[in-house]
Amino acid sequence: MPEFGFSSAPANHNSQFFNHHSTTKLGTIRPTNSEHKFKFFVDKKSTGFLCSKLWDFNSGFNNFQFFGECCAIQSNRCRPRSKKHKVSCLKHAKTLVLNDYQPCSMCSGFYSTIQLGTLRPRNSESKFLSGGVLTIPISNSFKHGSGNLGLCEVNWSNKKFVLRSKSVLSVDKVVEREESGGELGRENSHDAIVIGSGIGGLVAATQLAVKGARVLVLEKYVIPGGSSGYYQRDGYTFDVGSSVMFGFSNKGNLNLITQALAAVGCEMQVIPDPTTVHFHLPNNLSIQVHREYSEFIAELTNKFPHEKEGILKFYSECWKIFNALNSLELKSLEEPIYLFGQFFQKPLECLTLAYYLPQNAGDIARKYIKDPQLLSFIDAEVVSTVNALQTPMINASMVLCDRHFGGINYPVGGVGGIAKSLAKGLVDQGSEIFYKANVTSIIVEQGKAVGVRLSDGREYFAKTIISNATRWDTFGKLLKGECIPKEEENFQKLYVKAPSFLSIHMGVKAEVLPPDTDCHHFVLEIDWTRLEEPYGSIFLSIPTILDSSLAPEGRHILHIFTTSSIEDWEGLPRKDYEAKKELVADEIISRLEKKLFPGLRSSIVFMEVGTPKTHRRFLARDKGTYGPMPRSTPKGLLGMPFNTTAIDRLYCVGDSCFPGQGVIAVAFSGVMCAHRVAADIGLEKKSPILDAALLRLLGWLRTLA
Ligand SMILES: NC(=O)c1ccc[n+]([C@@H]2O[C@H](COP(=O)([O-])OP(=O)(O)OC[C@H]3O[C@@H](n4cnc5c(N)ncnc54)[C@H](O)[C@@H]3O)[C@@H](O)[C@H]2O)c1
Ligand SMILES: CC(C)=CCC/C(C)=C/C=C/C(C)=C/C=C/C(C)=C/C=C/C=C(C)/C=C/C=C(C)/C=C/C=C(\C)CCC=C(C)C
Repeated sequence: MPEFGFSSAPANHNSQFFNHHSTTKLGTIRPTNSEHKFKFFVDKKSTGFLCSKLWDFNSGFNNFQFFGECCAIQSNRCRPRSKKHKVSCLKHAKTLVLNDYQPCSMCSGFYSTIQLGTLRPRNSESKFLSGGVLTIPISNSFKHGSGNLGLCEVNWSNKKFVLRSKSVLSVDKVVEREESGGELGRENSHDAIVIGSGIGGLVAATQLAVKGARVLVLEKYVIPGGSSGYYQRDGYTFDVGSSVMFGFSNKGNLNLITQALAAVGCEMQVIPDPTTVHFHLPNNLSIQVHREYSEFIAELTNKFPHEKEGILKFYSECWKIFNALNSLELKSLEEPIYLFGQFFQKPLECLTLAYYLPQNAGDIARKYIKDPQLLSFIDAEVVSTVNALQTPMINASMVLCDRHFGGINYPVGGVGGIAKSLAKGLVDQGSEIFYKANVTSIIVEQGKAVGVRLSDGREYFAKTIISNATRWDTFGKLLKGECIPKEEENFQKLYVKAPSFLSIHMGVKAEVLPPDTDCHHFVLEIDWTRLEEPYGSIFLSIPTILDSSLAPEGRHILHIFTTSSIEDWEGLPRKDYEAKKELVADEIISRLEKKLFPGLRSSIVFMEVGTPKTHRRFLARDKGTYGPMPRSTPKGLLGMPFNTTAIDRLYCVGDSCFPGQGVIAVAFSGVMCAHRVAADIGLEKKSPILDAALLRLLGWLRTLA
């Protein structure tokens, strides 16, 4: 047995690595200036092992450059330090295998290949996106062992070499290294595999883990979060998507984000937003949704005095639903012991919810309100991709009341911290998350989902499989060779993919924002008919109003998005695609300049435009869709599927499940999913007879939608 030893060195101490032939020094782990950064030096003088001189995990396992001659891999925010460091990037190469790697004489014989996995060059020769699997064939003498490398933990065996961050906040990734695409045997299988680490997937995973399940989350990208992830550029921390956080207070039962974090021992500092959204609407109508309900109602009735009574009645009805929801313990509506228990304990509240389940907000608003402009405002207010007539009343009530009950709160450090904390919490519970793990198929045997296969050939098996990919991706792409079940056909009849969106992330000079600018804005300045049209409504968040640490000093972040369809962007030659991005962004900037911030254009110091193609690629969502939207007028939430599917042991979670789009909504779907799965694998009470009856009843109810 070779002799191994890593001193479990804290940051700034040396870590040593020994084998029986000689001593190989793995060098010093030096965290650089933030928790996210550290350097890992490997001493070239050693007799073997890695001949990489430097790994710099600056922005995750994101950006690699390879320096052939000096045997070093360096990620330095994609910027070569000098010309000699620059390597030409294999454009569009799917896998970058550094076969031309020149091992130094000390290293030869130990390995000849370093594979950086799926590397895709970004937009310049010196940039790569994402490292993926780093395969380092290991000398035969290295059989088994483990150790600590400062912020890293290393485990190796014959087949596997795993470098894993000890803290998700330090390094946002787990890198699997295998000699030959090894397979985790079925005897090692998990209780659940979760495909995708969006908030839906992470909440399902963490809730299961705290119930005692062993969970493996497989994420295609290099960090967790999906639409609720983040990225960093030039000193800015940008939220990928979500910036308006519902369910993040310390009050009541509906603060599902707070509860999900607390379940795994995490708490995030939040900053209360005094104005949820500032609406800038046609006819110069400007409405601020104040955190205080009474202030909001005063503002609205001031603008629409003739509708005072209707306003009070409509919002009171929303509160009735919100209060009923808030009184329940939220778990799986597909689990009869819980559901009947709630009916028994809170009959009035449950009947209230059952009554509103098939209703839409627009119809109820029209019972009380006649002014078309006010009705259009309510359409905009429900912040979904459709108008209030197509928005379930239960969902609208959540959005319209939680903003006053718990308020909208922004997490210090950015929205990405939520997913990072959940992922850390998951690992702390003894479960696992692998990044750059692209699931390409769900393995079904005798009608049961039993495992998944990754694009690199690895296979993992578990008692249950939970897909956080959209239902279109799950049933259209991941279940190969399976007929689409009738239930899914029905779902696709009732719901279509909402368009995707165009996003602009900007850094601007702080002076351009007038004092007292609000954090979130909705802009539809000219024509109400453009509300649901592509590029019609503009959503704008300025998170640096609340948390200035997200941008360099004297700068603000503007995160702008508007709906856009992928069809608009497909088939364009690169040059035209880039030109179109510029054109569309330019038009949006002009609108914002005119309406809100004169001089905006000249104050821009950083700008990146994402299109539906960007969202398809990074979020792995079919057509980059924002989520499901009803094909016509739905019967409230009646047609929305829950978490079980027609395939035994396969569950779905996320926004194509009940109750739909929205971060808090997918968090609820995660809670429900974890409860149903836990019952099915024996971690919660279950009654097979009642299960069968309830699932049949729910299936029948969906046919009425
Ligand atoms: N409030 C806002 O401003 C805002 C903005 C954007 C999105 N959102 C919300 O976020 C919600 C989405 O959350 P979600 O949890 O449903 O999903 P998600 O899309 O955020 O996350 C899904 C995750 O699964 C991963 N994935 C997909 N296919 C995979 C595969 N085959 N293998 C491995 N990983 C795979 C993706 O990379 C992604 O990380 C949307 O409903 C939307 O409403 C909100
Ligand atoms: C089952 C049967 C038969 C019966 C029974 C009865 C009962 C008991 C029932 C119950 C129910 C329940 C519990 C339900 C629940 C629900 C929930 C929780 C829901 C939630 C929802 C939420 C939502 C929807 C949310 C959403 C959100 C959103 C969408 C957001 C968005 C945002 C945005 C767009 C942003 C904006 C921005 C700017 C402006 C800048």
